[in-house]
Amino acid sequence: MKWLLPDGVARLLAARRDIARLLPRAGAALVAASAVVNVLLGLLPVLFVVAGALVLGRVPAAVEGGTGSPAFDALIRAFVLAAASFVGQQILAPAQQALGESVARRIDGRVLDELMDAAMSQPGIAALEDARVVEDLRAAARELESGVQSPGQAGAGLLALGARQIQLLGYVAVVGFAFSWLAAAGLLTAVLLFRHGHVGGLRKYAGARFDLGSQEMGNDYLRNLATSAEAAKEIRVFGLMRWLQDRLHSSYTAWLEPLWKIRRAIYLGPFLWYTLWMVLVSGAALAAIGTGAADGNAGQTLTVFAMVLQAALGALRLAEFYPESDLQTAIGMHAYEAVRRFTDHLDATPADAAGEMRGDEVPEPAGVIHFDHVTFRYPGEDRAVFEDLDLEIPVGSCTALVGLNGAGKTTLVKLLTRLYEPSAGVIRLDGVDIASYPLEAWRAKTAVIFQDFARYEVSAADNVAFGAVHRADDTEGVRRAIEAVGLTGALDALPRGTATPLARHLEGGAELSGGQWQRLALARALFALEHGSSVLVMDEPTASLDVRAEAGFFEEFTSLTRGATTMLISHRFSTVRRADVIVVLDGGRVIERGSHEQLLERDGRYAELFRLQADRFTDDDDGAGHGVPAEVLS
Ligand SMILES: Nc1ncnc2c1ncn2[C@@H]1O[C@H](COP(=O)(O)OP(=O)(O)OP(=O)(O)O)[C@@H](O)[C@H]1O
Repeated sequence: MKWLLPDGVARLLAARRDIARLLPRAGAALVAASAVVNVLLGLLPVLFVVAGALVLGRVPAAVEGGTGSPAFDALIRAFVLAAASFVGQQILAPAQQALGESVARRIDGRVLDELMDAAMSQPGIAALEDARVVEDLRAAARELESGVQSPGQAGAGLLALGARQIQLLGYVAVVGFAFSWLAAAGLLTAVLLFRHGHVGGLRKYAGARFDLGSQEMGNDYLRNLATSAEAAKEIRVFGLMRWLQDRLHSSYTAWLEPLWKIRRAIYLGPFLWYTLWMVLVSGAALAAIGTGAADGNAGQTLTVFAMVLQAALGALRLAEFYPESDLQTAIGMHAYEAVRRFTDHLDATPADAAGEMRGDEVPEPAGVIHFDHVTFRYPGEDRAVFEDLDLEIPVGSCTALVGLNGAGKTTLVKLLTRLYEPSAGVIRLDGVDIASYPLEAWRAKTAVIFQDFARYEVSAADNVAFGAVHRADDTEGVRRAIEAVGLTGALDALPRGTATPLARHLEGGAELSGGQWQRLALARALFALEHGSSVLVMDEPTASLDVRAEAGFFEEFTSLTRGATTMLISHRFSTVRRADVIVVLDGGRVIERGSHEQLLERDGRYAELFRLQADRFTDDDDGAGHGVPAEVLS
C-alpha cells in the first residue's frame, strides 16, 4: 500500500499515526469525550450553513403565509435548527479547549514518566554520558514540562484537526449534493493543496530547525556561560565579556542565517504557486455557483444559492492556518522523537552480563578483588582504556591507585561499581564474577566518593544519609559520620543545623565551601560503611581539603575505615604514600606495584613522580630538599 502513496503523503500519514498512538496514554474516556466534542464541532458549522440557507429560502413563503401558516412553522423549525447549531458551537468551543488541555497534560505526564523510568532503570551510565543524547533528552524534558510544543499538544492538536477536517468534508458534501460534485472536488483540491503548501512548509521548517540542534546547543551553552554564576568570576577577571558577546553574536547569526534561507525557500515560492491555484479554482467554482443561481427558479435557488455559497466560502476559509492544531502536530512530536532516540539508545546499550546468578546477598569479601584480564573501551570509542588489565586488590587493606591524567583510574572505579561492564575479562570477588551477583546487592557493598561527587540540594543530614538511604532514620549514625569528618561545628552554625537545605535558592538554605562539600561526601561514604558497605573507593578525596585536614586525613580514615577494603585514588603523594599497596597505572596496565618504600627503592615511575612532586617543595625552599614537609619525604 505504501508504494501507492507519494512520499510526502506517506510520511504525513506515518507522523499522524505516531501521534494517534500516543492518545491511549490520556485514557479512553477522556479521548472519547474529546473526540465526540470535536466531531460535533466539525458538524455544527455545516449544519448552521444548511439551516441558515433554509431560513433564508423560507422567508418569502412565510411572509406570504403569515404567522401560524405551515410555511411560517417551517421557517421557525429551520431557525431553531440554525440557532441550536450556533449555540452548540459556542458551548462546545471552550469544552474542546479544556478537554484538549487535559489530553495534552495527561499524555505529557505519561511520556515524562516513561522518560524518567527509562533513565532511572538503566543500571549503567553509558547513555547518560553520551553528550548528544543527554542534550536531546534535556530538550525533550523541557518541552514535556512546559507543554508548549509537546507530544501531548500534538495529540490534542490531532483531535482538533479532526474537527476541521470533518467541517471541510461537510462543506464539500453540501456543495456536491446541492450544486455540483465537480465544483466540490475542485474546492476540496484547492483547499488541500493550499494546506499542503502551508503546513508542509511548517513541518519542513521545524525539521530544519531541529537538524540545526547542535548549533542551537552551542547557543544555549554560550547563553548559559554569560548568565551562570559558575563562569561569572572567570569571565570578569579574564575580561572575556567582549569575546563572549562576539561569540554569542556570531553563533546566533550562524544559526539564524540558514534558517532564514530555508524559510524563504520553503514558504515564498510554494505560497505564490498554491495561492495562484487557489484563486483560479475557487474563482471558477464561485463563478459557476453564481451562474447557476442566475439560471434557476427563484425560491429554490435562493436556498441553494445561499447554502452553496456559504459552504464554498466556509470550505475556502479552511485553507488557512489552524491555530489549535497545525503547530502542535508539526512540531510537538520532535520532543517525543528525542525521547524515542534516547530509549533506542538504551536498547542498543549492551545489557548486563547475564551469567548464572548467585542468590541475593554478596558474601563479605575475604581475600581479593581481581581485575582478571580486563579490557575496556567506552561505547563508540576505538581506543581501549584497559587492555588485558590484571590487577589484584587485597581485601581489608588500603590500595592506592596512581597514574597520570587519563590513565584510567576513574574508569576502574566505574567498572568496579558496574556503571560499565568490561568489554572482555572478568572482575572477581574471591574468585566469583561480580556480575553474577544482583546489581543492587553488589552496589550496596560499595561506597564511593567520586571525583565529581554529587552535591544534593537537600538537607546536610540527608546528604549524609543518602550513603545508606534505607537507614536514613539513623540520625545518630548521621551525626557520628558528620563528627568523624570534622563538620559538626560548621553544620551546627547553619540556621537549621544539619536540617538546613544546602542550596541558597531554597528557603532558609545555605551554601557550603568546596572543602566542606568534600567532607560531607566523605561522611556519606562513612555512613554507607556503617550500614553494610565494605568496599570503599575514594577518588581524589583530599583535593579540596585544607593542608591541616589533608595531613590528618589518612590517620583519621585508617582508624574509621579499619577492616574495610579501601581504594584510594590521588595525585597527592602525601596521601598515597601511607597506603598498604600502591599500584601505578600507565597505558591501561599495571606497571608497578608495592609499598611506598618498595617503589622508591625500585626507582621506577612511582619514584620519578614522587620526586617530581617533592621537588616542588624543595625548589621553593633552599634547594637542598630541606623544605620538604616531613610527612612527604620521611
Ligand atoms: N564517558 C567517556 N567516554 C569516552 N571516553 C572517556 C569517558 N570517560 C573517560 N574517558 C576517557 O578514558 C580515559 C581514562 O579516563 P579516566 O577519567 O578514567 O582517567 P583518570 O586516570 O581518572 O584521569 P584523571 O587523573 O585526570 O582523573 C581518558 O582518555 C578519557 O578521555
